[in-house]
Amino acid sequence: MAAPMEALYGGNKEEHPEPIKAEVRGQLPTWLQGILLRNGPGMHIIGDSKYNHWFDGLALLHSFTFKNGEVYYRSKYLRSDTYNCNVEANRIVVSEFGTMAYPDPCKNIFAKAFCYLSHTIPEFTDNCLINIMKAGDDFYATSETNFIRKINPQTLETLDKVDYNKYVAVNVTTSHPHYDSAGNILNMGTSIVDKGKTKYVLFKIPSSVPEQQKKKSCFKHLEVVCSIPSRSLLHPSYYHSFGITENYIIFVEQPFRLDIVKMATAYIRGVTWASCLAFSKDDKTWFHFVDRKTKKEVSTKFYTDAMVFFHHVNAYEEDGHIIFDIISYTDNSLYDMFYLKNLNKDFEDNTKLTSIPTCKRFVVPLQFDKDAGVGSNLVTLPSTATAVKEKDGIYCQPEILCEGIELPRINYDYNGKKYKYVFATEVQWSPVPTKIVKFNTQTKEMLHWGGEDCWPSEPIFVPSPDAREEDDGVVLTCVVRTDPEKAPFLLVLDAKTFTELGRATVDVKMHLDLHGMFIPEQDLKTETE
Ligand SMILES: CC1=C(/C=C/C(C)=C/C=C/C(C)=C/C=O)C(C)(C)CCC1
Ligand SMILES: [Fe+2]
Repeated sequence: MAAPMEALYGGNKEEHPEPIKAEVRGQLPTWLQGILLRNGPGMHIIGDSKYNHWFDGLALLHSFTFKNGEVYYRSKYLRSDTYNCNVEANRIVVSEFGTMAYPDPCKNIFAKAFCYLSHTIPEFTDNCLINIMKAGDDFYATSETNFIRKINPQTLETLDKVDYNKYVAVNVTTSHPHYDSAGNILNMGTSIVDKGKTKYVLFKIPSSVPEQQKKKSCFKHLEVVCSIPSRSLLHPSYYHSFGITENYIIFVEQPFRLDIVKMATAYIRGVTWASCLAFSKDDKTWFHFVDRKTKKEVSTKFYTDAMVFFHHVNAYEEDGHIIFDIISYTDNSLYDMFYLKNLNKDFEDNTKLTSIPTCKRFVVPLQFDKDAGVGSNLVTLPSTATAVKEKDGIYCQPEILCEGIELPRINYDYNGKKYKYVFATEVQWSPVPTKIVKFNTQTKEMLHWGGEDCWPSEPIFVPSPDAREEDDGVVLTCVVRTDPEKAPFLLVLDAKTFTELGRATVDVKMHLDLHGMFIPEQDLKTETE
C-alpha cells in the first residue's frame, strides 16, 4: 500500500491536449454520444515549491468523447491566471486552500484586496479545480472563490475569467449549482461583511438572454433570489452545496465556519485559508427553507446537532414535509485528511477518518398542528427521522440511510423529486474510493462495482434517450490504477444491474479527479458556430 498513494495523489500529471483514441472493450450503447468532462487537481509541485493540500493542485480538465462507438481521451491544464503566474515564476505565487503564497512577481493580478477589514488579503485564486458548470450553451470550470473560468468543452481550452463579484456581492460561492427544468442556474454564495452584514445569497443565472441582448453574457442578467442573514457577522458557515425541491431551497447552516478576522489577517500571519475554518461541536446546525415562489424563508426555527457535511444528495416534498438527504460527518477530519503529507507512504496510519461518512435523511414537517405539545414528534411519514417540538423551535434527528459513501450523484431528472437511487463512491475509514455503489434509498439495497487496483471516481448517471424508469441508463466512472503495468479506463455500467457494459482504456497517467458532467452531443455547439 505504500507507494500507490503517492502515485494517486502526488506527482504532477502530464496533459494530453490532442485526442488519444481509447481501446474500447465490450459494448457501449449506440446512443451514448457526447463528452464526459471532469475536473480535479493534477499538479502539486511547481519548481521547488509544493502545495500542502490535495485541493490546492492546479486544475487539470479531462474528457472522454464518445462518437459512433469510439472513445477519445484528452486532458489539459486550466490556463488560469494562477496557473500562468505560477508557471512563469516557476514557483507557487498564488495562495490556495491549504497553501499561503507570497505573490511579488504577479502583483498586477493578485495584489488586490477583497475585504474591508484588511488590505493585505490577496485576491482569491481562479484555479477552478472542483467542478464543471453549464451556463446557457457555455461551460465553466468552478471552485469556491468568486472566480469561474469559461472553457471550451471540446478542446479544453481556457476562455474568459468571470468574477461573480461584478454581478452579485459574494466572496465565496459553491461549486455545486443546481439547474431548474429550463436550465437556469441556481447557486449560492456568501457576502462577507458587506455594508455591515454577512449573508448567504441565493442567485439565479438565466440559461438564455433576450435576442437583442445576445452579445451580453448571461451573468449580466444574474438575479438575486433572496438572502439569508448569517447568524454571525464574523463567523459565517462554510458550505459546499445546498438542496432544492420543487418549491423550496434548502440551506443548512452548519457550525463549521469561516473565521473572517482570521482570514483578514491570514496573509500577514502566514497561515492558510484552511486554518481559518473551525468546527464548533457543541453548537447547533440550523436549517433554512426558502419558498422559491414567494422568496421568503419559512419562519419556523428548525435545527439539529452539530455536524459537518459537504454534499447534499437530493431533496423532495411529501405530505407537507421536506425530505433531504446529505452525507455528513461528526467532525471536520475529512479536509485534514487531504494534506499531502498524510497521503504518503504512511497513508494507512495517517488517514483513518475519525468519522465515517453517513448518508442521513432529515424529514422536516412544514405543516403541523400548531397546538402540538412540547416534546411531540411532528413527523407523520413512515421514517425513523424525528422532528420534535421544543420551546425554541423544532429539533430534528435524521434517519440513517447508509454509511461509507461519498461523491453522491443521482439521475438529475429526479432532482427535487421523490427518488430511489444514489450513485456514489464507497469510502470506509480512508478517503480513497475503492468501489462505486448504487444505493436504493427505499429498500436500502446496495450494489457494488470494484476491481483489484481500481480507484474509481465519482460515478455519473446518464439517462438513456427512451428512459422510463429512474435507473434506465448508464453509469460512467474513470478508473485510475496505481500499478504502472495497468492502464486507467473509463468504465460504462448498466445503471439497472450495475454490471459492466464496456470500458475504454487509455495508456496515460490519469489523475484522481473530483467532479464533472456528461454533455450530450446535442448540447455541444457545432464547430462552425
Ligand atoms: C481558495 C479558498 C477556498 C477554497 C476551498 C476549496 C478549494 C475547497 C474544496 C473543497 C472540496 C474539493 C470538497 C470536496 O468535497 C475557501 C475555503 C472557500 C475560501 C478561501 C479561499
Ligand atoms: Fe463536491
